[in-house]
This record gives sequence, structure tokens and C-alpha cells, in this order.
Amino acid sequence: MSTTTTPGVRPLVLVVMDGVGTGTGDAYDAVAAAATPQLDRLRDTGIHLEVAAHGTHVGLSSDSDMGNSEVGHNTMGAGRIIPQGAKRVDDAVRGGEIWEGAWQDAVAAATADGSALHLIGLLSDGNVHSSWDHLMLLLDHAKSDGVTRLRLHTLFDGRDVEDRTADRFAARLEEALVERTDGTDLDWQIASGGGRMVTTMDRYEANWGVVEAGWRAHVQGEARPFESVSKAITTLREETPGISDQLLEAFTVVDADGEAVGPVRDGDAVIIFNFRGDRAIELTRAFVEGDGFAGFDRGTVPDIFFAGMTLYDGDTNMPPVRLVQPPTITDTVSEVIARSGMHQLAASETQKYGHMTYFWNGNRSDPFDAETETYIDIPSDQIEFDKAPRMKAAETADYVIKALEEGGYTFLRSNLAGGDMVGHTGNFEATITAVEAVDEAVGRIATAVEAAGGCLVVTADHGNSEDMVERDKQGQPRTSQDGTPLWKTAHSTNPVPLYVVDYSGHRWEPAEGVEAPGLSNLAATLLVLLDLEVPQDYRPALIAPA
Ligand SMILES: O=C(O)[C@H](O)COP(=O)(O)O
Ligand SMILES: [Mn+2]
Ligand SMILES: [Mn+2]
Repeated sequence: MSTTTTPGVRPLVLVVMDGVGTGTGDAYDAVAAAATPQLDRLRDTGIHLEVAAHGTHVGLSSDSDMGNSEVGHNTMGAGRIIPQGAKRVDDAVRGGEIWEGAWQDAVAAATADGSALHLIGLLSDGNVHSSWDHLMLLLDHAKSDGVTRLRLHTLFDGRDVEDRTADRFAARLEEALVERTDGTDLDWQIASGGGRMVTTMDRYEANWGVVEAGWRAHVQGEARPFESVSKAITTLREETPGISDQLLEAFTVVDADGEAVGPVRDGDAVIIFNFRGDRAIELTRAFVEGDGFAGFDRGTVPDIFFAGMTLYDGDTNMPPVRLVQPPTITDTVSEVIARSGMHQLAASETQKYGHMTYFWNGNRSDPFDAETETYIDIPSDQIEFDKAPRMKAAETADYVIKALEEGGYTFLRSNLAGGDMVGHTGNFEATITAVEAVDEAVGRIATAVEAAGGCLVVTADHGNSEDMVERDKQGQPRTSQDGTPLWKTAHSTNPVPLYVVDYSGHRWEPAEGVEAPGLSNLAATLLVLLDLEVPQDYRPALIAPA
């Protein structure tokens, strides 16, 4: 039944179960709590390894940093460990490059008569999209470089940090402002904000309405008015008890006359301080694109100086001006496979589409060879994901299965989003359902791979769903005041499983002596399974012929 365009090579299918790590199996492990007969079957039939997916294993600063999709997919696709995210910016801070070029231009614009410097980004120390320390450094340098009028537009996290901590982060920021402005004539204020999932930080164009809400709040000063950020948080929490920080409505801070304290005006400088691109690119485009911009009706677009923390999209060179230059990642695994002439398919629902294409390919959106590569984007639901926790697992599997049945592709990769996206809601029961849907999808794909005489590799980009509770320093589960578990919405530092099942008759065994196996070993593993040469600088394959 199998036909491939490369004679003698069977199809190789990779499934990334987003956010499905290996936990302790305790009462807060939604993967252990879920019925996963298909994953159990893979574990019993093929090779089962556990690989590291966090911290220095994926190019982050320290091993206390949890993994995330950007660094996970970058590392899997690159076959090497590339300095990432916060670390890249840290290096630029250490070397001082960050305070040259674009920063100086922003300061020049912001210190011209009556102008302001706007800092927009995620108020968090989660180190996934932004860094608290970077924000503090920006404030320090704004002060020493003479920026007198500064406005902050703060997005609440609740997703990469403990939920319902927005008030604490806002208070910390207020304190940081007082520390720097007390006894001076600096006019520095928080001007707007909102929860990241409803304000500004949409991704992959899933819902431009989210960005529009941010634009109204930050740029036009026309969101729901509050006298202060703390008043906004308190009121919104009273109105919807238990609401997650991610979902707090967009707001604008107004003065005693009801005037917005910091809309963006002609001549101002705007910096987005997030370093991760997927959720920063849409607002960036709203600022820098011309009349062709179709995301939403922006009204009058202020004429400003704009810079991002770093490059958010390499293909479109967005933003054109940034404080820190990105790393170049070449010779990624799909580039190597494309050079061999093998045909490739990438399929994912929207929430993880760019992960399986852009991040996988070393921050490049377009295929290396449009003739041989097909990308499928399956529209994600536009609701909170615990309301429809199966997400598009079945539909994603359908595409992969159909492609296998029709033949033509040698390497087929896909992402199943549920373990991660539903894990981020902190809803334990819904996360179990999400993992069960992932398991079913993997099972159906496995059956199709077997029928095609192919090879299946299943892994994950980082943990999330296998550890759903906040823990104290000793690792003990924390509870709310009423004794209920303090559900965790963030990723974890756990390892992830890696299953290899070859239905073609090739026999494999775990490779010996691989040091600290991690996601960076996946690319070489795939190339060995495809019988392609592994680039010299790749980390080694985790399997060898038996
Ligand atoms: O952007 C998000 O949803 C979270 O901050 C990180 O999740 P991801 O790294 O799995 O995309
Ligand atoms: Mn992920
Ligand atoms: Mn995630």
C-alpha cells in the first residue's frame, strides 16, 4: 500500500505531543491519570527513551528554566543546542550591544520635546516571552539616558508563572517605578494593560480581535477606564471571581479628568520588550505595516519610532528595527531532508502551526523547497481550550493518515496541541480529556504507519500536562486557602518520552554512550532513520541499527 517518491525509503512519521512530559505519576499528573492505551502499546512494542527538554538542554540560561515550544521546536529541528530567548538578550546585555543602535534611536525619539517612550510586553518572570530583569534594565537605562516621559503597557501572564499573581507583579512594577522616579521630575506611569490571552498576545493570526483589544488599550487609550492598574485588577477579579490572569479584560489608565494617561502619539518611541516572536509579531505588524495591513481597522496609525526586543519573523524581517540581533540557525533537519529530494509534510492546528514550521525550521516560515514540502494549518477553535479539550487532535491525525494512504511523502511531522494548550488552563479534568484525545490520535496514526510499513517517532517538546500543581521548594503540592490544589498553568522541567517503532522490518536499539540525551538528539535520530547523512555538528542519534 505504501508508495513513496524515494525508492526503498519507507515513510517516517514524527508526532510531537505538545506539553506531554513524563511526571511522577502522582495525583496531579494528568498524563498518568488519563487512559493512554495507545502510548502504552508504543512503549511495549518499540524503543522507549526519556529525553531532557528544559534549561541548558534547549539553550536556556539555567536548568531551573522550564522548556517551551519555541526553544523545544528550535532544538528538535536544529539538532544542536542554540543559545535561546532570555539568554540571547542576556548575552547582548553582558556585551553591551543592546544599548547601541536601536536603543539610542529610541531614546533620541523619546527625549524630543513632549515625546514618550512606551514599553509594551508581558509582565512576568516566566522567561518564556519576556524577562523581568530585562524590563528593569530598560528602566535603568531609560533613566540614565534621560527619558523623562515613559509609559508602560503591561500584559498579565498567569500562564508561564503562577496564576492570580498579576496584582503582585503590578505592585512590584509600581515599586520599581517609585524607586527610580522618587525625588525626580520623571513622569513615568503604567498606562494600560490586560490579560495576555484576551489582550495583544494572539498568535499565528488565530484571533486578531485580541490584538485589536490591545491596540485600543495601549495605542488609542480607549479601553475600559480605571484610575490605576491595581484598581483594574481588583475590580475585574470582583466581577468574575476566580478569573485567571490571562483573561483579565483590556483596560486603560485614566487621570482625574478621565483622560488616558498614555496613548501613543506621533513622535513617540515604542518598544515591545518580549523576546519571543510568536505572540509579539501581530502587534508589531500593526505598528509597522502600511496600508496593506488587514488584521483589523487601526484607525489613525501614529507616526512613531518602533523597535522589538529582537527579530520576531526572519522571513518578513519583522520588526525591521530591534534591540538585539537573533541567532542564525542553518542546516536544520528539514533543510537537510529537503536537499535529499525527499517529500515532507507538516500538519498542525493553528495554535502550533508556526511551531511545526517556523520554529522547527530555525525561525523560517517558508518551505526550503516548495515543490517537495506541504504545510497544513488546521484552524484551531476560538474558545478557551478547556471548553473543547480534544482540540483538533482527530483532524490532525486525519491529515497525516490520508497523506500516508495516498503516499508521496517520506517525512511527515505533526503536532498535537491539547496536552499543552489545555494544560495552560489549569483545568485538571479537561487536561485528562486532552491527553486521551492525543492518545487516540497517536493510536490511529500508528495503525496507518504500520499499514504503510513505515516508522513512527513520538515525542514532546516540553512538559506541562504531567504536572498540574504548583509546588513548594521541596516539591510538595501547594494548596489554596480553602485546601483545594493550587492548579498550575505553566510548563514543567520534566523530561519527555521518545518512542521509536519501526514497522518496516528495520531493527534498532538505543545508541550507547550518548551523553545527556535531549531534544537536540532528535534530528540526528530522524536522519539515521531516513538513512541520510548526519551533519557533523549535530548532536548524535539516540538509536543505532540492532
Ligand atoms: O505562549 C504560550 O502559550 C505560553 O507562554 C508558552 O507555551 P508554548 O511554549 O507551549 O507555546
Ligand atoms: Mn509546546
Ligand atoms: Mn505551552
